[in-house]
Amino acid sequence: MKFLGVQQPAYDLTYSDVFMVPSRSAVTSRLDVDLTTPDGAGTTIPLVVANMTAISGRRMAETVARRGGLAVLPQDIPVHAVQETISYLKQRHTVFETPVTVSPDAPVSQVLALIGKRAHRQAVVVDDQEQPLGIVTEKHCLEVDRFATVGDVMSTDLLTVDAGADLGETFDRMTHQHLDLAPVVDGGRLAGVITRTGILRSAIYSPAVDADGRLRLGVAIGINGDVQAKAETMLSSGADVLVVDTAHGHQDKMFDALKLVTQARDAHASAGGARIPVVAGNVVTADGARELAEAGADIIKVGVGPGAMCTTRMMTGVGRPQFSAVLECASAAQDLGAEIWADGGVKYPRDVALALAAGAGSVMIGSWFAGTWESPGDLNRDHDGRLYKESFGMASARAVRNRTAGRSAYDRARSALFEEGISSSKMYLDPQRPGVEDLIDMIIAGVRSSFTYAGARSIPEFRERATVGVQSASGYDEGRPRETSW
Ligand SMILES: NC(=O)C1=CN([C@@H]2O[C@H](COP(=O)(O)OP(=O)(O)OC[C@H]3O[C@@H](n4cnc5c(N)ncnc54)[C@H](OP(=O)(O)O)[C@@H]3O)[C@@H](O)[C@H]2O)C=CC1
Ligand SMILES: Nc1nc2c(ncn2[C@@H]2O[C@H](COP(=O)(O)O)[C@@H](O)[C@H]2O)c(=O)[nH]1
Ligand SMILES: [K+]
Repeated sequence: MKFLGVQQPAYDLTYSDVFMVPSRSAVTSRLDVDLTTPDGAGTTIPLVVANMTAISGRRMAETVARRGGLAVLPQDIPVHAVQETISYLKQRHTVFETPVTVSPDAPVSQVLALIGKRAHRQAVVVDDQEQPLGIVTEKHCLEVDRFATVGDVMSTDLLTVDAGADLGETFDRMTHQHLDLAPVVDGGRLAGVITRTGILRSAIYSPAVDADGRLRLGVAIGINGDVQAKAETMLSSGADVLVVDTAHGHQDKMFDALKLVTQARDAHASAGGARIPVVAGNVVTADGARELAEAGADIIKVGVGPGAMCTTRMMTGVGRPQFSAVLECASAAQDLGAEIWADGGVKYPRDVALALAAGAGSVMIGSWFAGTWESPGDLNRDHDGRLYKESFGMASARAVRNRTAGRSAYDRARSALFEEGISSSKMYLDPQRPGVEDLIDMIIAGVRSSFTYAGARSIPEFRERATVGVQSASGYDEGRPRETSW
C-alpha cells in the first residue's frame, strides 16, 4: 500500500480518515477477484466472526463457514459446550442447510420457536421415517391460532430434490414452481434444505473446510486458568484455529500462555494431527506484533478500543486509531512471516477493504453481526415493532460476571471493579439484510469491487497496489449517500 501524493501524516488514522483512489486495472470483472486469505486460517473470504458470546454460536459458525468465513467461539463457553459445537459443525453439510423439522401433529407455536435463527423462516414437515411431507413457513404460522397444528397449515406443494441433483437445474425448477425452499433427500430421507438464494451463493462462495472437507471453526482461549489443558482439549476435539485472546496482549502472562498453546499445537501436529494456526492478541504496536510473532503466533490480532462494545479508550485513554494500528502491525508481522487479523470497529464494507489494503489477512467483525437471525441471542421487538438482539462486550460487567462464575465471591468482586465494555446494547436487524449472509454478500461485493478499482486479483496484490489518501471529515461526509433530500 502506498499513500497518495504526500507522505504518511504524522498522526494516526481511523478507517474513516482514509480513502482509496482507483488505478489502471487489467481486472475486467469483479468475479475475477479471489478473496482467499493468505493468513493460513483456511478461509476463502477474509471474514472472521469475533469471539463474543452474543454473536458467535453454532448457527453463526455453520452459516459463515459455508460461505468461506470463520467463526471463533468465545473463551467463556463451557468446554463441553464447545466440544458439542465442534462435533455438530463437523457433521454439517457444506452446501445444504441444516433443516428444521417438525411433525404434522406439532402446534405451530413450536415452528415459530424453532425457526428463529433460520433466514428462510421455514421448517420441513416430516413423517416418522424422516420423509418430507410438506413445508411450513413463518407466515403460515402467524396467520392462525398458535395451537393449530402444523398439518393444518402446511403447504404440500413440494419440490423434493435429490442430493446429487444439478443445482442450476434445481434453481430453474424452483423458480418455475415459485418455491423459495426445497427439501433435499438422500435415499428418501431428509438430508438438508436448499433455497434459491443459497444455490446462487454456493456458486459464488466456497466453504471454509478442513483437510477432510468438513466446515472449519476457531476457538478462543484466554490467558488464565489451565491454558495447556484447554488447548489440548480443543485440539483433540477438532478446533481448526486457536485464538489466545486478552485485552492487553503485550503482557508477560500472554507470552506464558502462548508458549503453552504453541507447544500443545506442535505436539498435536507431531502426533499426526493438522498444524493448527495460533492467533494471539490484542496489540496495536509494531513491538507488540513483533514480539508475539517471535513467540510463535502465526496470526496477530490487532485492535485496542475500536470495538463497538468497547469502552477501553474512554476508561483508560489507551488504544490506537485502527487503520494505523493495522498498517504498522501488519508490516512488523509480515517481516517475520506472520499475518494479522484487524479486529474491531468495522461498520461498512469500505472498512474491510481498507483493513486489507493496510495489510490485514482477515478482518474480525463482532457487533455488526450481532443484529442478525443467526446470532445466539433471542429476537426482541421494540416499541416501534423493530426487531433487535441484545449484545454486550466481553469485558463488560455482565461478561465478567459470567466468566468468573466459578470463582470465590471475593475474586468476583475484585474482577468486577475493572469494566471496559457495554453490558447491554440493542443491535437492530436491518430489514433489508436481516441474515448474516446478507451482510456477507454486501461486504464481499464491496471488497471485490474495491479490488478491481485497485487492479488487484488477490489479497497480496491488493496490499501491493492500493493507494490510500487522507481525507477531512467533510471528505468522508461527501461519500455518504443521502436517503432524503439535503
Ligand atoms: N480489543 C479490545 O480493545 C479489548 C478486548 N477485550 C476483550 O474482552 C475479553 C476479556 O478480556 P480480558 O479483560 O483481557 O480478560 P481475561 O479474562 O482474558 O484476563 C485478563 C488477564 O490479564 C490481566 N491484565 C493485566 N492488565 C490488564 C489490562 N489492562 N486489561 C485487562 N486485563 C489485564 C488480568 O489481571 P487482573 O484482572 O488482575 O488485572 C487478567 O489476569 C477478551 O475477549 C478481549 O479480547 C477487552 C478489552 C479490550
Ligand atoms: N474494550 C473492549 N473490547 C471488546 C469488548 N468486547 C469485545 N471487544 C472487542 O471488540 C471486537 C469486535 O469489535 P466490533 O466493533 O466488531 O464489535 C472484539 O473482537 C474484541 O476485540 C469489551 O467489552 N471491551
Ligand atoms: K469503541
